[in-house]
Amino acid sequence: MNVATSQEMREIDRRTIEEFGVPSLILMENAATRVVETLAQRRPTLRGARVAIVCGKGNNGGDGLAIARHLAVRFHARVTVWMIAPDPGALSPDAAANLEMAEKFGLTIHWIADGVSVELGQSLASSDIVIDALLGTGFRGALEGGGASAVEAINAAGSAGAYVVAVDIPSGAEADTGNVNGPAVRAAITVTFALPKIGLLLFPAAELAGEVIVGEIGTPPALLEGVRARATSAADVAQWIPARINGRDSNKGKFGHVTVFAGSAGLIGAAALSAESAARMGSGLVTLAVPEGLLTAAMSVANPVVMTAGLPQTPKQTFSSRALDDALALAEKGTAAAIGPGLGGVKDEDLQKFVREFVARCPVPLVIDADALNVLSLEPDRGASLVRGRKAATVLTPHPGEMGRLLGIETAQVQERRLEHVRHAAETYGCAVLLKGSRTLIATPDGRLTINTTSNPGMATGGAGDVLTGVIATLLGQKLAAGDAAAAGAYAHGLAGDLAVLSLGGAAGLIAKDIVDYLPKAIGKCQLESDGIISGS
Ligand SMILES: NC(=O)C1=CN([C@@H]2O[C@H](COP(=O)(O)OP(=O)(O)OC[C@H]3O[C@@H](n4cnc5c(N)ncnc54)[C@H](O)[C@@H]3O)[C@@H](O)[C@H]2O)[C@H](O)CC1
Ligand SMILES: [K+]
Repeated sequence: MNVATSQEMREIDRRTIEEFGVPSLILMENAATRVVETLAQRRPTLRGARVAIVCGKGNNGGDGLAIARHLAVRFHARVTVWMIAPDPGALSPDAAANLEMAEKFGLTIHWIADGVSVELGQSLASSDIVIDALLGTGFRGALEGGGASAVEAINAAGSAGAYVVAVDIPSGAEADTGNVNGPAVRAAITVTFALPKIGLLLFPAAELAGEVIVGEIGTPPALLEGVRARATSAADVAQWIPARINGRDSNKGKFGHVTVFAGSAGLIGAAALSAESAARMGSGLVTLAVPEGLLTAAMSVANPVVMTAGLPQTPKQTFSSRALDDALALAEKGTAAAIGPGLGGVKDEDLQKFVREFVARCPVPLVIDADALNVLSLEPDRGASLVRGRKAATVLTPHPGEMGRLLGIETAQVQERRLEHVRHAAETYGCAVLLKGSRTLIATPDGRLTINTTSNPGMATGGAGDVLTGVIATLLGQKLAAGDAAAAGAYAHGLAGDLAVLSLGGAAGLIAKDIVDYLPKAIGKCQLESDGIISGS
């Protein structure tokens, strides 16, 4: 599913209006109709209901005024409009046009420029339905003054039982970041137009939006295809994977062969988890390479389907640069590799040398994770040029701390502008970059962005990242493009975690191995959803 930034949406609207001749007032009318239809579906008692509509001075407020008119005309709703604006002169042209219509239809309209209004609070609290048409995609920053008190009144009414509907996006939330920097509306449902705005998929806005409905408003479909961001769907995953693993002439060789370079003393479990997850994700063959002194340990903890190899090690039992030739030869036998989980000892110069050389020369598609990322970020410029120089596809899978080190910034800075930083990293390192989080983001150097909507807080558990590494390596080894492998991998991994939590009946006790075990179910569910046999969650 495509998702839009506010700027892309403005541009799509402009082209709809100028190139396709659809007047902007028609778009607004369609937007209002979609909200009213949704309300009619969700609230069987809409006829005669008490509805308060809070409108701002921009086009979001214009939508609200059009909604007010339709509710009054078609459903005889008892509508009160609250304009949070100084006077009609402050309104956008389309909002002004709708104000004029609303006035001529005899609707009740109150004006509050700023400050707290007792009447507003009372009106909202005694309404069955409250419509938030205060601010839409034009909003940035934090709400203050009259807008902030209006939002507080809407939320108080919502807490008291009113059904709160947000128009396009909950007011106070930023459409491009999902950030909430001050008071923001908590809605039961959000009706957004043409395409979901990126912010609706990102936290905390995603949580405030409630159920998100996308209303078609007459935008030419071709214009909706031109946006840069998307959210992965089950159908995407099903489409990307089965062509490679469900062919009639299936054989082991077709499923790919992943080689995982991982593990150090005390961290052999990370290696075993990555390898097993590659097997569960459908890799035909999996080889786990560990420092040679840990080979026996690896063989005892790894799943028996996993082949193992021991490579020359440093005195601290991490890979030595002497392991390089063997490692490259092993990698070359497979269709994709992964390096990083549990490597340990990032300060060890011999390990650093191994990682740098391996990354530069590994001839097959490669996932770089965890300590391998930390080695690269010891000298970020050198790390970036090593990755950029690679001949085969690459996916980096940093968590926010690792991303900060890769870019030479603080973790908090990463989290404040996740979209921006993941895109920047993809450009800098010239490869697909997956930034982990409650909404994992994937960027590719061509500027495309994917938002992952599966996963749950139970997955914030040791080893979950190692599992993801094995999953993505499998998809790379089945010849998916780097961005698709990362997107499909994040989706399947998150869904496996969701299914595991459902099955366990709670999130707290989820362990990484559960994610591994639910991978087959997750992929199966994607296929069933894609075939229309079951509906999406
Ligand atoms: N295709 C579509 O999606 C359509 C959407 N429509 C609706 O139009 C709005 C966007 O309208 P716009 O006039 O651009 O912006 P807003 O209504 O969100 O108003 C912005 C308003 O707020 C001011 N502002 C910005 N930041 C702040 C702040 N921190 N504090 C206070 N005020 C702020 C800004 O200066 C503007 O005056 C979209 O969401 C849809 O609802 C169309 O109706 C149809 C097509
Ligand atoms: K709104």
